[in-house]
Amino acid sequence: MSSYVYKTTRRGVLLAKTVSYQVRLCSGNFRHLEVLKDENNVAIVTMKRAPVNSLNTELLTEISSVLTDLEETKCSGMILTSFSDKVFCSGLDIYEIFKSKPSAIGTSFSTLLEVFIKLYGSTFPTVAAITGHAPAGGCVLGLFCEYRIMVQNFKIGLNEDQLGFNAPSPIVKLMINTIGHRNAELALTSGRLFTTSQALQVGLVDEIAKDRTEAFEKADGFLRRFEMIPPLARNFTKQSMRRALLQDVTINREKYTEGFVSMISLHEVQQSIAAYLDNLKNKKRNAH
Ligand SMILES: CC/C=C\C/C=C\C/C=C\CC/C=C/CC(=O)SCCNC(=O)CCNC(=O)[C@H](O)C(C)(C)COP(=O)(O)OP(=O)(O)OC[C@H]1O[C@@H](n2cnc3c(N)ncnc32)[C@H](O)[C@@H]1OP(=O)(O)O
Repeated sequence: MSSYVYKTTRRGVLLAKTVSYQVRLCSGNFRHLEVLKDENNVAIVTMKRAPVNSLNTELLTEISSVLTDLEETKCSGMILTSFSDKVFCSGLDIYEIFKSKPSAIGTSFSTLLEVFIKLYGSTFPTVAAITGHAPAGGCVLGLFCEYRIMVQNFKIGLNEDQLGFNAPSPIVKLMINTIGHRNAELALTSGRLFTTSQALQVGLVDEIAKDRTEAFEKADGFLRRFEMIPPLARNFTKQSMRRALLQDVTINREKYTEGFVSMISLHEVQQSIAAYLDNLKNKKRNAH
């Protein structure tokens, strides 16, 4: 069933090794992910698409396939993280949605929705160890998890409006569910990126960590909370709280995909993305 190998070890050791990166613990068929499992069947899924973990269809497909495997192997918890100490995930791969054929944009977005359905609706507890910046789709990926621990002094938020397009309605609902209507409206309309401490204040993240090691310790602490809770009861409660959004996205996946593709393909939006990319390049040039 699994096409890749999990390294089994004590969780403490596993976390320590993962944090220090002295040892490569897992081999497998993934290009952009590393998946480790400990003896308690907790998985650490590390995105490693350098330089900034931008979400192209390939990375999204790999995440989706890991999630299927974790369900099938009755995983007892998952920590989602990044190889980088600077960027958790930079959002959708802008180059993949810029000037691409509508079918390619549609595939990418539809795969993101597939990841949402599997991650947001997973039977096992999920926590994001956000070790760096998490703009746009990076924030979205964190929001799909149940709990977010973020390393200090980075930025997180839904800045889609800055790129010239709006966040689709399920994302708006997810943001409202997380930080409340007022905060969500103010944040989304301005495409606001929050610092780690601002994010904690509004509830966009649940805990702050001083570094990667502490983020992992806290993530582990979150998962340990459920050791004494019957998984079936926990899962029923989780599903009942998430059902409305899950059903909406499952039923309307095609409609949301078509809407996203039409919006991204608009000439004005492509112009905004081009300007945004120029800005990004200028920022980099000026920094050197
Ligand atoms: C309930 C929900 C249900 C259903 C809905 C489901 C889905 C939701 C649908 C939609 C919502 C999600 C949509 C999201 C849209 C997006 O995500 S668009 C992407 C937006 N991303 C950004 O705005 C981030 C842009 N990047 C940055 O700000 C910085 O790069 C970053 C802070 C991440 C890192 O800064 P730094 O370390 O200084 O690195 P550089 O800026 O120098 O970048 C390094 C190279 O990486 C390239 N790059 C950066 N970001 C991206 C990206 N997103 N895609 C592709 N490439 C990227 C950058 O160009 C540099 O490349 P170079 O070295 O110049 O070749």
